[in-house]
Amino acid sequence: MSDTATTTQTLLEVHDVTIKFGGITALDGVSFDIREGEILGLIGPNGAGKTTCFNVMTGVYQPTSGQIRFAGTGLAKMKRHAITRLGIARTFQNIRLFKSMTALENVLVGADAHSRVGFFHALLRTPLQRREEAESRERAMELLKFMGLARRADELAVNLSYGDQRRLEIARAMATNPKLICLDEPAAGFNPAEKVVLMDLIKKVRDRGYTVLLIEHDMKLVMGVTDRIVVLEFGRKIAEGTPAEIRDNPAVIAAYLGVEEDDAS
Ligand SMILES: Nc1ncnc2c1ncn2[C@@H]1O[C@H](COP(=O)(O)OP(=O)(O)OP(=O)(O)O)[C@@H](O)[C@H]1O
Repeated sequence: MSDTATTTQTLLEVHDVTIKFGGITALDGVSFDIREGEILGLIGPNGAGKTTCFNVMTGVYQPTSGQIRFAGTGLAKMKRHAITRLGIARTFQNIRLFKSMTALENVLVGADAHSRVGFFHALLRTPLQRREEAESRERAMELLKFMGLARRADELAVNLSYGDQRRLEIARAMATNPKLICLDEPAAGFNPAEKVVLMDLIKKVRDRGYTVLLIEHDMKLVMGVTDRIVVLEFGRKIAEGTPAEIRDNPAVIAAYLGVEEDDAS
């Protein structure tokens, strides 16, 4: 746990957010902050509202009521692309890559999401644009290297292993140059050894200056990698605190850890 997490500024503020889908209240008056430079875990049983939380933060859904502020800016009615440009990136529970593009091209598309103008000017292929393109490629290659994918740069995404595809998604999210990266179960389907490696990588992502919001089901991993944890159950926040506080919280144990006590130790 880093001391800085308690002293740094709020990057994202979720304030009293409720979202209803017909008769279902997926989020019910949820409030929490994400502080700059921390890794915040978002946990809870299946259907608790974790992915919905990502979706309202990234403009996929508008909250029925409540507000979300990012770096001082309200996100109400803001489109997905605008939110990406503001500095929030995400990965998805189900991998969403451009399968027929190479790993490098997938990362370049991520970078493009941040610079639309650059894309159109690139069509003109002026010397300046060629230089910018070279710089983009260099940065994309650096991100692939960071994620351990440099040797896969020219392979089609569809031909990458499952684990490499998951890592490529994170590289693509980083390419949008975000302040906040939201990872939706990035270790889903990984074996225990792969999970440990990925969690180390997520710490390194934070050490590069990104703030990280992490949905992860494996309690042991969440406890090991996060600074703080927010727990949802049936759309409500039932607890918030350090991993140690969450581990000992009776409501959390009843809702979630009780069934996975072995995993939680
Ligand atoms: N677009 C939608 N339309 C209707 N109901 C939805 C929609 N999106 C989410 N829900 C409902 O909202 C609730 C919260 O779902 P959500 O996917 O956010 O949970 P979760 O905590 O991410 O679950 P899991 O761990 O299984 O991924 C569930 O009851 C779900 O069925």
